[in-house]
Amino acid sequence: MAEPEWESLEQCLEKHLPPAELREVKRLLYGKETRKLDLPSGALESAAKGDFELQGYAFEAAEEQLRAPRVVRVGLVQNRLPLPADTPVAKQVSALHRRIESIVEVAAMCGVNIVCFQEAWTMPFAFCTREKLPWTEFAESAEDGPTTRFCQKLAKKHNMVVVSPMLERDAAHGDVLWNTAVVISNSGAVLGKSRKNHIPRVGDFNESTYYMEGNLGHPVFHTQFGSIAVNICYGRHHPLNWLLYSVNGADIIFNPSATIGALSESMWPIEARNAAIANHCFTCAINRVGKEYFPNEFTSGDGRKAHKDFGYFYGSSYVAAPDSSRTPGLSRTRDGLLVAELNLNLCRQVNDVWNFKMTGRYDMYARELAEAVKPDYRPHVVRE
Ligand SMILES: NC(=O)NCCC(=O)O
Repeated sequence: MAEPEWESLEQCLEKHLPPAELREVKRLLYGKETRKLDLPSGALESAAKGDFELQGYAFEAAEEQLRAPRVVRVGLVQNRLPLPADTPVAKQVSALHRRIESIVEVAAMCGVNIVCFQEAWTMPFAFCTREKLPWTEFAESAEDGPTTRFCQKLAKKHNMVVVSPMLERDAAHGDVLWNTAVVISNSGAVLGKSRKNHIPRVGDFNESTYYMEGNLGHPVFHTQFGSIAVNICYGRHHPLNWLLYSVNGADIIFNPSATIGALSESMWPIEARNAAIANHCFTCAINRVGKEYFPNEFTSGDGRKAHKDFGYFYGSSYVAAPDSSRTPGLSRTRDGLLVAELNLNLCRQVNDVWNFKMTGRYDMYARELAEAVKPDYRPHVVRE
């Protein structure tokens, strides 16, 4: 059932499992239990009034003698389109700005230090259509477009780092498009940008019609609240992509996404969680919600009939920690804000126990991969 009838895995487990078994199932599916955050009543009221889900959890770390706890609150925002996809472009962007502004107000009440929105948050996920206008009109300058200026105001007002994944129009390089995340410091300054390194060619995700693979490598942004990186959507299927953000020192890797139930839902709970474990860092997986309908039919090249919708975006945003614990997901059906309190000291603590950075054979992998990508490479296979 890849559609919205089913609210969430968590709700289903709570409903059907006796408490003792539920505890064991959760131990395996979610790791060590995260503490529920006591969020301000004003924030809960505002979320209820604004018709979005608000949940909060904390990951604990052991006390250290020499380092103070490095506690940071992240906010993950998932949302549906407030207006139909065929509404004029400027109206849609403005409605999304207003929606996000109200959710970020609540994030501020909850003490969020770093907020991240979903992939291409200012627009419908129209790449399935392969049409250019009007969808390319949603593209903006990453440095000083209206959405970046809007996020700069939010960042300054709330003393919050803002990660804003959007469709970038790069005027300095021939007006080309990129799938980009802009990182804005809590001072309001644009710290920089990260581009989507892996572009899907699967199902209706026809994004390669619009933009190429990112050319900025794996930047890590040093913020007042920790070192962060952005691995955009389809990059989560690539373990080496996660690894390189971690090699550059990311404590937290955000994964703003747009993906649908029929395609990826069974992979969703595993991939970001595994990346947190493998790289001794926190990961934040964010997905959009709902169904988006487009004016013209499109085909998927799979023999199915032409259709006007992409499928169901199943939300389920969550945060995973290096010790294999994770928060429950937000629902599959509603807009939501997930607040997670992270003690970043946990990253090094788990590193010291499991030693993946020490035992990883990066030099050997680098040598063998350098050979494997050569045109005359012969796979190392031993035969009788
Ligand atoms: N937005 C995007 O890259 N989606 C591709 C499908 C997936 O990665 O689940």
